[in-house]
Amino acid sequence: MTACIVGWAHSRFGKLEGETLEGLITKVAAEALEHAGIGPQDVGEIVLGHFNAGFSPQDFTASLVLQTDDRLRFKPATRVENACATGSAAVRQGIRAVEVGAAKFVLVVGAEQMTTTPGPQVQQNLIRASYMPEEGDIPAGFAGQFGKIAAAYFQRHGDQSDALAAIAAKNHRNGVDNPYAHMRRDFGYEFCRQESDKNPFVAGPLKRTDCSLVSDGAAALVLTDATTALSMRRAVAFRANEHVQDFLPMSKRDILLFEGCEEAWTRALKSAGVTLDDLSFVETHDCFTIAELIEYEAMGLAPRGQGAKVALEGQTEKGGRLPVNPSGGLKAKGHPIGATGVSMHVLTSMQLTGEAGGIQVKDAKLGGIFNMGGAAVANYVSILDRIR
Ligand SMILES: CC(=O)SCCNC(=O)CCNC(=O)[C@H](O)C(C)(C)COP(=O)(O)OP(=O)(O)OC[C@H]1O[C@@H](n2cnc3c(N)ncnc32)[C@H](O)[C@@H]1OP(=O)(O)O
Repeated sequence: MTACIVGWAHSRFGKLEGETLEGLITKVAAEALEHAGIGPQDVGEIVLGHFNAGFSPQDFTASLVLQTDDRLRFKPATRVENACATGSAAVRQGIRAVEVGAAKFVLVVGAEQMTTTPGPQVQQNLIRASYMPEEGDIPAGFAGQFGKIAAAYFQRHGDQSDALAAIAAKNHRNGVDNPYAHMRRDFGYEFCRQESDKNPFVAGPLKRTDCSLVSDGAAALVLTDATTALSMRRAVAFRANEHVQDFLPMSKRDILLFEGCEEAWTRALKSAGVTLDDLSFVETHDCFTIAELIEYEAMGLAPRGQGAKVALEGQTEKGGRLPVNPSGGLKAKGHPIGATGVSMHVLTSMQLTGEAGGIQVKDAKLGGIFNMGGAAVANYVSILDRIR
């Protein structure tokens, strides 16, 4: 049974002063139900993606979704977590509930509140999603981890600073037109390329503009089966949804290959019966610019070691061969961990239904999504197709 997205909601991402985790969750949940044209009583299952790891004193958060409306009381609700791919883990859990016929309508919510946590503690919380015995002491948290990956990539394939700056500049430029984005500033290539007081090195060869943002935010969507979806206002179908989990320690893998990402894309394209060239755009996990560069290679846009060419030739710009991160990506849109994967599915659905406003990719027909937890540990690929 094919699962479909039939409604959604997205909060603004950023430093949301005066907002609470509970407020974010209940707001997007209510808006997604309204967008789908169903009531709380129609929901058969609830899945919440929430990473936490110390960002909120409140754990055990699935029941917070019930506070959206009294009619959600007694509905099955579960929180799922898979590091920075937590949102896609929640989406996949929801798809499963639809596929086995456990629920006609599933409400999937992703949320995180990160900016109330002081800087050094943010890094300590995030690094818990790495292999602690070997990687827990890396300075600068996940930026440190990806800084090591970038340095190793530079050693194997040469200095990639130009390509990383091109990726950062592209995503910041795209983010300007996204009303949900945390940062809507077009920094330009030169600013991203040059070290400066405003753009210092953070870890290894990665500067501040090579890093995703620390954000608050939430997104939600409603899933149902294809038959029901065809009778609703809008329907975006999962042509494919794949999950590939890899070993946690980086030492057990060639970390420059992102093999889990490659495997997830291979499986998804095969199961959808399409090639990369059939996709209109991709939302990919640019937690750091080096990740987007390696993902170009893992998804098959460039041979190994040649991802830079894709960036420098503008192939992934909005009007290019395959637009990547038209939303601005994690780089400009922001990265509230539990919300990110859900947000990617929401924004892709908006693109396919022509509801993406300023970030609309012209004639978008088929959208790809790659959401990643850790350094290519949790790998989720979805291929979405509008059917109504
Ligand atoms: C698999 C995964 O997904 S792992 C990814 C998990 N997420 C992360 O690791 C988050 C990575 N990012 C970060 O940790 C932080 O954004 C950092 C370390 C890069 C920067 O943080 P800080 O140095 O504390 O910056 P601070 O918050 O003080 O802001 C200073 C300025 O830089 C800007 N800024 C902060 N972060 C960024 C960023 N990532 N990109 C661009 N500008 C930024 C701020 O807006 C501010 O600008 P202003 O002076 O004009 O007001």
